Amino acid sequence: MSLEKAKQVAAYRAVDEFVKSDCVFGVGSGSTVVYAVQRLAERVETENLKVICIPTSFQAKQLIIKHKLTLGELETNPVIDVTIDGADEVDSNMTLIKGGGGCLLQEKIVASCSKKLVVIADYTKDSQKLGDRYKKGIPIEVIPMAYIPIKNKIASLFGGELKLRNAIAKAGPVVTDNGNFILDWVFTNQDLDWEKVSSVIKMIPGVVETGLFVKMCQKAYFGQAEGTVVERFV
Ligand SMILES: O=C(CO)[C@H](O)[C@H](O)COP(=O)(O)O
Repeated sequence: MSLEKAKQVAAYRAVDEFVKSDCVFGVGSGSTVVYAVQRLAERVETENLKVICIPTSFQAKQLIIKHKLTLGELETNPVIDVTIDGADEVDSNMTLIKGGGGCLLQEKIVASCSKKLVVIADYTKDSQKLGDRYKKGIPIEVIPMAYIPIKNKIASLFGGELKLRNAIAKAGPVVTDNGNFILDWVFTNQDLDWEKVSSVIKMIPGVVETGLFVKMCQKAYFGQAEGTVVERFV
């Protein structure tokens, strides 16, 4: 079974277990979420569910529009019942690395407004300690003018290496949906207190958000190679 199938089974299971009629639903970003929105659209059609969808990125908004789902926003729906989102890595404490797709800021805002954050992922994202599986580092969204001082400060505080994320089909850096840059922090110490680290990094002027999601996620679904789904919860 392919990795895509593993993403799909996790996404379908999460949507089937968490989405109910008359709910406000946070739509995460990334390739696994595509399957969640597909499943949601099927259920809205067949079961006539009433669901308002709050996007976490430009991509999520486009998915909502494409599937003719009801688009909402935090101004009118500041409380979300459940958000289903992908992750780059989930450790044994349910601490997440997010932002591999560059959408961490809006993802964290929407997650923080959600009664529940549910992660959907394939088996390659399931790890004991952050850094065991995901080697690209922790994404940190920063104001462009400050990227060099921020890079130097994080390296001197916690070690490791920070790389400005470069675009693929554009010369120069990735620019986020919010007009910022992303530094990917390849850390060397896997035993850091991630809650503390995230707060310290956020205090550096120019840092907008970190891709560390600590004590935010209640449940994770990992699609397996053979088509089953492993669940983890707190
Ligand atoms: O955090 C994210 C985007 O900012 C994604 O949820 C994360 O990168 C996982 O994506 P995928 O489902 O494509 O593996």
